[in-house]
Amino acid sequence: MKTLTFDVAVIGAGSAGMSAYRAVKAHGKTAVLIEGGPYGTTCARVGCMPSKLLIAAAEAAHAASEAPGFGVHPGPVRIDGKQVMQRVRSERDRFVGFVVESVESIDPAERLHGYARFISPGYLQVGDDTQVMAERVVIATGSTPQIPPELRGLGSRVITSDDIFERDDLPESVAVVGAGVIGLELGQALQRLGVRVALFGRSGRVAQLDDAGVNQSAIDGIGADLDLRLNTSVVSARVVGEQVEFVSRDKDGKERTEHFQYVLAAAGRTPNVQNIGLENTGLQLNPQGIPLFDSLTMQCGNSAIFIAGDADNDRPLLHEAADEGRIAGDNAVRFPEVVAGLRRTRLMIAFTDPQIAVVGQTSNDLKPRQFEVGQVSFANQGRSRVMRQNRGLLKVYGERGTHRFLGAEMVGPRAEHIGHLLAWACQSGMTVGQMLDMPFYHPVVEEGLRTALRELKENLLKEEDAIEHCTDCTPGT
Ligand SMILES: Cc1cc2nc3c(=O)[nH]c(=O)nc-3n(C[C@H](O)[C@H](O)[C@H](O)COP(=O)(O)OP(=O)(O)OC[C@H]3O[C@@H](n4cnc5c(N)ncnc54)[C@H](O)[C@@H]3O)c2cc1C
Ligand SMILES: NC(=O)c1ccc[n+]([C@@H]2O[C@H](COP(=O)([O-])OP(=O)(O)OC[C@H]3O[C@@H](n4cnc5c(N)ncnc54)[C@H](O)[C@@H]3O)[C@@H](O)[C@H]2O)c1
Repeated sequence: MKTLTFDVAVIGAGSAGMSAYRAVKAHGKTAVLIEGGPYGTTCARVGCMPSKLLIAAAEAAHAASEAPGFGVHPGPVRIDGKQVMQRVRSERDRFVGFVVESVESIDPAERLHGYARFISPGYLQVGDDTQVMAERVVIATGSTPQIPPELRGLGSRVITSDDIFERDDLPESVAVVGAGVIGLELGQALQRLGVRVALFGRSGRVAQLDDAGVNQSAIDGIGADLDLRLNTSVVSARVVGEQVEFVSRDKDGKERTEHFQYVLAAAGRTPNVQNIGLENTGLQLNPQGIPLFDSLTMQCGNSAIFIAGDADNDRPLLHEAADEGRIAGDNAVRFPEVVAGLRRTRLMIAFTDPQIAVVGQTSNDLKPRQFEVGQVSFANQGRSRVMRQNRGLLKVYGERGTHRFLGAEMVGPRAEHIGHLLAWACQSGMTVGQMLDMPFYHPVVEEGLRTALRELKENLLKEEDAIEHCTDCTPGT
């Protein structure tokens, strides 16, 4: 057994871990980056990038099928599944290659291959033959797709985002279980590429949207060409010959038996904190087994252990993993003098059609008397109609009294861009009035945003008149 000593040990060479490692090195300290699985990160290998490549192919197919609506007739669309998957993999490999290059540029003396687990707070076992002593440790172990118990007997007939991109060809049919972002993005893309898809969500919510109206608009928009079965549970699933016999039950209790080639489990991800010896750290854990941590410093309790990325299950997104990793690495060096790092305005985008964006605080985060709402439907929005993308709803939230812009939920065209605009306004602390003072070109989808902001401003002003004589909720409180 060899024992190696470093200032900081980082467990996991994903986006959070690499960012933590670089932050430690920027302070001139020694660090070790420990990886148990393949290099390349979840985002590049099996997450953000291959999923967006599959979606890009689906968008091309959909554009061709939509063209007749403009009087443009491209002829019958033929989808070559093997070619689609080949491009997904080769472009994916290119992205992964850049990440692997970056890992390989790290001094081999500071890279270890093997799974790490805590023996005690500053002491790790890596694989069978190495121990690492590091007073400060960053946990950046990511997460793993969850397979619901009712699907576990399906063997190779149940697939996840970890293996779908490795396929040579598109499947013939898939039952997607889970109406979160992964289920919606992959389910819609597969459907548009000619796969027979039915998507099962056990609740009536999609993509974790809070607002009932925006949620319904997402269901209507995405459900326009995707077979969405919400409020429907999986009763049983078993392999029969080359197919999965899939039994579901809808909200009225009606059972339905269907056959699919595969079941895609898109039922959430579990943080990789179960097998890393947290019981030997003395850290306090939450009911999911994740150490209690401060989301501004990433410090677990008062210890010299920090956590970042999907492992902490706070905001499991790429840019958040990178930010959290940087803060964790920086504070691991500064320990015990940790400082709050920059946490940006919340921004989530789903690359569905129509797209979904969630910015800042939403109705569930806010107290009822704290905010006003403005909204716009994209059904008759000029530019959206020009593009035949006139679907969706935007709700914007502003603070009573201060008129500060607080957040938004949107489903509709160009949400990936409007979401950024709104997140930047929110993080800058802009008021609704200041946002309306900004330029709006014509004709653009952002004119729809202006309509929603104007309504929000009116409501904020109306509310001010109404509360003139109210002593316990004066403006500014
Ligand atoms: C299909 C899909 C699509 C996505 N799309 C988007 C998107 O469009 N935009 C977006 O922002 N986010 C997206 N995400 C989320 C994003 O990919 C993740 O939030 C991000 O990759 C998390 O990074 P991480 O560093 O925490 O984890 P990872 O990149 O998974 O890194 C963790 C690493 O730790 C290693 N590890 C685990 N345990 C140990 C151990 N004991 N010892 C040593 N090493 C260990 C693992 O092997 C892994 O390499 C998507 C995710 C999926 C699955
Ligand atoms: N565009 C993006 O940014 C993007 C894309 C993909 C993934 N991601 C990240 O990956 C994370 C994981 O995505 P996800 O979609 O797997 O998780 P999720 O938690 O967002 O959604 C999982 C869904 O599955 C449902 N579910 C759970 N168990 C079920 C069961 N037994 N039967 C039926 N439904 C069940 C849940 O109710 C939930 O609606 C997301 O939270 C997101 O942060 C982001």
